[in-house]
Amino acid sequence: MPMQKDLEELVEKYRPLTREGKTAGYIPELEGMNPDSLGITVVTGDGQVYRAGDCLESFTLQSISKVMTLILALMDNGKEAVFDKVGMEPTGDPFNSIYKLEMRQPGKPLNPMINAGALVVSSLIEGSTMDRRIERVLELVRAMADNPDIHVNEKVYRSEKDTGYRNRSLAYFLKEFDIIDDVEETLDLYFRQCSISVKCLDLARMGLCLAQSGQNVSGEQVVPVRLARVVKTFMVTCGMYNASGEFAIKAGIPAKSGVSGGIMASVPHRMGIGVFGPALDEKGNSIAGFSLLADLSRKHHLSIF
Ligand SMILES: NC(=O)CC[C@H](N)C(=O)O
Repeated sequence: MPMQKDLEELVEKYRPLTREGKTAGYIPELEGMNPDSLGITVVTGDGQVYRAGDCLESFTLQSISKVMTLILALMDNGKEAVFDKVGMEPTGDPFNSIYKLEMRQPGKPLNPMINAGALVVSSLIEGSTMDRRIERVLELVRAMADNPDIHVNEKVYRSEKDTGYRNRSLAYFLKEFDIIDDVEETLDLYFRQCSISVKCLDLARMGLCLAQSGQNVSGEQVVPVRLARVVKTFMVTCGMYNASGEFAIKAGIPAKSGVSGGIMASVPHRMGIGVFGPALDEKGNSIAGFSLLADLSRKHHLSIF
């Protein structure tokens, strides 16, 4: 089946679905994105690139950054120290829920893909200054995407820093339980990592890097093999928030979404996929991106199951 033609048809098929979603209203800079946008880029292991729709637009990583910070935290501290502070289980709750923290079930965030868990992970990233710490996250993102021109979008960062009330509450809960230490610094790093600006091609290449067990498109081993496996597993169980089970059944591809409407998908040994569609469903996933990926997976037999 010709990939290029399929991608073009799928973008046209699912673009009307964008009208049933909404951009992320709680971050002012994201609310203003064009809700009709929908784009996709696929990069295969043998170097083919296919694109369709609005794939040249820039957008921020948001929760997709949780994958990269988890890799770094594991590289810096090892599995035991990281998973002593954050669990490995899906929650079934929204990504920004405070409920299980308040109920102290089990007293530490359930996994690194929800906001509470990602805050813990960010607090574990090493570096003598804030600039050095965010630079290390950027270096990993650039290496995985093989693109040295990736930067933080300062406007989105400011916007989220000024309004991130829920994240601030989560961070103070974690501080009360001694799971993180410096609240404001942790939040600052978290808001910056969420504001890293990319395009669909970058997401596709990062997805391919994980699909190739940590090797980027230039063949460099930029993520240790065992950590590529760990994060792909989290992408399956928790990558699409509390729709991860449904996505596993409908698409069956390790994937991570963000509230900017990006989805990074990784088809082991075959391809990386980057999707952008900022109109979100009620769980915070790109409404059209979700269905488009499920359809593409059916057509091209991409499910890992
Ligand atoms: N799901 C997301 O993409 C959430 C990221 C966003 N920056 C937040 O913390 O709310």
